[in-house]
Amino acid sequence: MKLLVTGGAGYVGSVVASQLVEAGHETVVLDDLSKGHANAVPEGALLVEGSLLDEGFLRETLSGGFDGVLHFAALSLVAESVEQPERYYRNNVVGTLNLLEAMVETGVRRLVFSSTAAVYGEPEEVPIPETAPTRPTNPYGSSKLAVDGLIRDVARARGLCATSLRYFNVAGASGRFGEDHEPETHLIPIVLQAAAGTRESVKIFGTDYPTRDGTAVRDYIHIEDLGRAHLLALEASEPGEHRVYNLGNGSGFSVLQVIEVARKVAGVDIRAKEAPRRTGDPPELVASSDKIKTELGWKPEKPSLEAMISDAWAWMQDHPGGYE
Ligand SMILES: NC(=O)c1ccc[n+]([C@@H]2O[C@H](COP(=O)([O-])OP(=O)(O)OC[C@H]3O[C@@H](n4cnc5c(N)ncnc54)[C@H](O)[C@@H]3O)[C@@H](O)[C@H]2O)c1
Ligand SMILES: O=c1ccn([C@@H]2O[C@H](COP(=O)(O)OP(=O)(O)O[C@H]3O[C@H](CO)[C@@H](O)[C@H](O)[C@H]3O)[C@@H](O)[C@H]2O)c(=O)[nH]1
Repeated sequence: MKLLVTGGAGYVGSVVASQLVEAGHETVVLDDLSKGHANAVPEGALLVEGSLLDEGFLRETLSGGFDGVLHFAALSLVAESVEQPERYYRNNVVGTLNLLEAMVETGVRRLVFSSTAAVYGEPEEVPIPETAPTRPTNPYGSSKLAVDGLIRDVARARGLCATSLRYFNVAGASGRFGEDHEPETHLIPIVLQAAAGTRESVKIFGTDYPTRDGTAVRDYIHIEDLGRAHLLALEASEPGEHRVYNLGNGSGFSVLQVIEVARKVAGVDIRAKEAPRRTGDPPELVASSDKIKTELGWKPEKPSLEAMISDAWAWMQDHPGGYE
């Protein structure tokens, strides 16, 4: 297939773009490089630089006879979304509306979208099924939930074949592709920066949660396992249909457990300091991924937290300056 990967210069998009190239698909990356890195675009994929907010550019890019779009491009920092909600809705919601309109105009039918566990907010039950109530606790999650609804409605009206994948916490690295965010807010890279000595210590946000050790619990999924789900999702849905799948391992690890495993993997001590809870953080987010397992035959091949942290650590050792 000929596929457009929006946000393919970012962490998840670059890994999926490389998996698509490897599977023999003609792959074009669209990215404005606001957060991503030109040299994270895999060999064999073409980079076109521009924004989802530029409608003319989108139409022109999509008019090249594409079979589908994998849509990763978004702003995704929770705290920033609280400070700048307008910017998040514009980039994530208006950007996706532009993309959908350009797809309809140019006859592109298939779409896979990066949704998030953040649409569920504070869950009533864990593991969280797709049928759980959606009550996001921050503008980032609200913008992603709005996009899920937008895609559902446009798919139905225009006969698109669409899937939203709701990722839980993505972790690890894959070959020459890894996580290089500025600023970095994700727990595992922060813990590993503390192990590498590029950060003095890691703050533990909240030690009084109602969890096994008082720290927050998350479901970490290896980026290669997450990536493979996109290739399955691409061909799953029928015209007019919008499918939604959660993607996680189904087991939760606390912040303290992550730090402990990272100490073991890196073989050094990691300084950790207790800090207040981060606003909007739920105590526990663990996925039920039964639906994608049953319907698409997906299953995680690298479920161990140690494997994820080892891969992230190896990537960091090989790329001390990230992609620069
Ligand atoms: N990393 C996670 O743990 C996680 C979890 C749940 C959901 N997600 C979602 O997955 C997707 C990818 O996440 P990531 O961690 O790779 O993020 P990332 O920031 O590394 O990648 C996003 C890419 O999109 C590009 N981009 C942003 N706005 C754009 C625009 N208007 N036009 C063109 N390009 C634009 C950025 O330059 C960047 O390269 C996002 O949609 C995110 O919300 C990520
Ligand atoms: O320096 C840090 C960073 C994080 N945490 C904690 O570690 C956990 C994981 O945090 P983080 O890695 O930032 O991930 P989440 O906040 O769980 O959010 C991620 O996972 C969500 C889905 O679960 C996605 O929607 C988001 O885009 C993605 O950032 C949370 O309890 C944080 O409070 C710390 O204690 N110290």
